[in-house]
This record gives sequence, structure tokens and C-alpha cells, in this order.
Amino acid sequence: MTGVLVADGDRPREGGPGRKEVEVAVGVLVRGDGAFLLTSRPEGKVYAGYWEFPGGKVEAGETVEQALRRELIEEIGVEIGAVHPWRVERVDYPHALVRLNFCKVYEWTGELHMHEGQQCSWETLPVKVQPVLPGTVPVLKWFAEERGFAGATHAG
Ligand SMILES: Nc1nc2c([nH]c(=O)n2[C@H]2C[C@H](O)[C@@H](COP(=O)(O)OP(=O)(O)OP(=O)(O)O)O2)c(=O)[nH]1
Repeated sequence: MTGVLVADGDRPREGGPGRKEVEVAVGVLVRGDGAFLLTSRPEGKVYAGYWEFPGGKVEAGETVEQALRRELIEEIGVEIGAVHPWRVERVDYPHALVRLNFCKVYEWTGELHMHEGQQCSWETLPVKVQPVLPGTVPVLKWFAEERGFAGATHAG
């Protein structure tokens, strides 16, 4: 065991064991009532239709925070306030080895607009939308721990 979550062992991997990690900035928007925002992955991307937290790849020269601010304007049309780094998770997908930098965000301005044809849903535990992206599932567990929630965090 390497401690790396393997999302889909049946598909061929790109690159060898030394392949480069892709940094990803992920925003966990939490409303005053505790609900958190999930969005569906748009058509044309890997895992299209799966639910995740909004965000995307960190570009060259960007910090995680800068990437998160850019991605959330591009994807969901909101300008975020303070960014609170939460946890980092590495996921070994067939398409890429990703390092997910989950950040909590409690303040933002602007109305939600799904600019990439995604869907969005304010959720609490247990999450009603499905399927949830493998790399997103641990976040639901962290929320469950924080909130003293027992039972399945999502369907499937
Ligand atoms: N945004 C986001 N990505 C996640 C989560 N969980 C998870 O495993 N990922 C993975 C899926 C992708 O492999 C990667 C994010 O890359 P992406 O393809 O969505 O990034 P991007 O918006 O920059 O897309 P592009 O440049 O390829 O168009 O991180 C999550 O909760 N949110």
C-alpha cells in the first residue's frame, strides 16, 4: 500500500511511477447554514457528470490561492473572500496524479453562474446528488468528522 487512492484500477495509466503531480486548487464554499456547494463536471472533461467541489488546475506561476480565485470566477462567476487552506489529498487517477488542495471559503460576492454548463447544488450530509467524484468523497468524510455525522455520507 502506498497510501495513494486508486480511483480506477482497470484503465491504463499514463506515464510511469515517477509521473508528475498536477496541483489542483479546490474551493469548499460553505454557507452560513452549513450547506456546501457541489458542482457537476461538464461534458468534455474526464468524469463528466460526476459531482465535485469547484476548482481546477494551478497554472504555471500561480499560487493555489490565485488559481482558486481565477477558477471560481471562470467556472461559477463568484469573487471569493478569504481562502482558508483545509487539507491536501493526493489521488492517483488513470488520467493523472493529482494533488488536491482543498480550501474552505465562507465569503464571496456575485451570483452563482455556471459558466461551463455544469449543475450546482447546495448540499448537507448525506449528499443527495450522485455520482460523487472519487477524489471528492474524502471531503465528505472530513465534514462528517467535523460535524459529528454518523452514517453514509453519500449514495452509491
Ligand atoms: N475541481 C475539482 N477537481 C477534483 C476534485 N476531486 C478530484 O479528484 N478532482 C480532480 C479531477 C481532475 O483530475 C482534477 C481537476 O482538473 P480539471 O480538469 O477539473 O481542471 P481544469 O478546470 O483546470 O480543467 P482543464 O484545464 O482541463 O479544462 O482534479 C474536486 O473536488 N474538485
